[in-house]
Amino acid sequence: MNAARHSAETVLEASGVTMVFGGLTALNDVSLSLPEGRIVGLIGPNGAGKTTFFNCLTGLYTPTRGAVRLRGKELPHDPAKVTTAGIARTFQNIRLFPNMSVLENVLVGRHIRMRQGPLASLFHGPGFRRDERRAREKSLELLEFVGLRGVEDEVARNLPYGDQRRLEIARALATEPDVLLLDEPTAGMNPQETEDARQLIFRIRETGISVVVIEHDTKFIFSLCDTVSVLVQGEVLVEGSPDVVREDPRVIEAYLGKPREEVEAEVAEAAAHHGADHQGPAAGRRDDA
Ligand SMILES: Nc1ncnc2c1ncn2[C@@H]1O[C@H](COP(=O)(O)OP(=O)(O)OP(=O)(O)O)[C@@H](O)[C@H]1O
Repeated sequence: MNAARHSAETVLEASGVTMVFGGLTALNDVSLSLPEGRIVGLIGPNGAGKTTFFNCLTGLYTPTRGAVRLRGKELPHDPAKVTTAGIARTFQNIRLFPNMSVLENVLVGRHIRMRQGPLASLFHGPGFRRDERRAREKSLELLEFVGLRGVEDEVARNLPYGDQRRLEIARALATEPDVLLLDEPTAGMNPQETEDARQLIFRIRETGISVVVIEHDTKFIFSLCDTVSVLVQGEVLVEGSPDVVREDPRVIEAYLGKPREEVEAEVAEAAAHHGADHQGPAAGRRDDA
């Protein structure tokens, strides 16, 4: 993994990313800047364009307009080359090799950093064996790091759901990224697993890796991220520190589909009714008694 570096430098920069599918503009002029060693959150309602944005960052989609740069260098529209350049990701729907062992899943990620070419592996020369041994050691270290040491020989599909998510992170880390993109890393997790995931992401940042996280769980995002961008209908609505974003009335409106004042009035009204309801049945029961 990378040593921690100066935190002010921008490591990943997306500028003016627009993605049009047929008649649908999924992203419109979206820009995002990820400073080195920071965690940036990307939130927004369903269909806002979050995963499409990740797909543009990782070369899976070629944006209709705009560019993505890693340390100032424009990234190719080729997922394998983007991974080699230093961006790793996990997916909303876990994409492990279910019938391979836990260790083998991590080794797959490690493969892109192995120096020996296919001929060496054919002849299993000393260079190949040395590389294999290092890859195995490194993968076991990563399993230790994510808290999965001891289950390396299990078949991946037999792991509990939360552990499968951690394994996906270990595989992504095996590619030695500068930037890690996590698409809903806590989906389906219980509160303890969610807290463990939060701590794991903090530890990943401590190693110098910069992180972008998509999540629906805003409580998780606000307690994790250095800055948060809110995407609504393919556009960045608000960006800033968690405190600023959390309090922005436009964010509340975007999430609940109504102005903040209306939401507050409804909450007050519901509370008043709740009080009245409490009195009603209780009085009724007294009458019945
Ligand atoms: N390959 C595609 N072809 C056509 N439309 C697409 C494609 N991928 C995404 N879209 C559309 O783009 C819009 C944004 O979808 P996207 O999955 O990026 O949203 P999201 O914010 O990740 O949503 P969710 O939170 O539900 O995962 C949606 O209207 C979706 O239907």
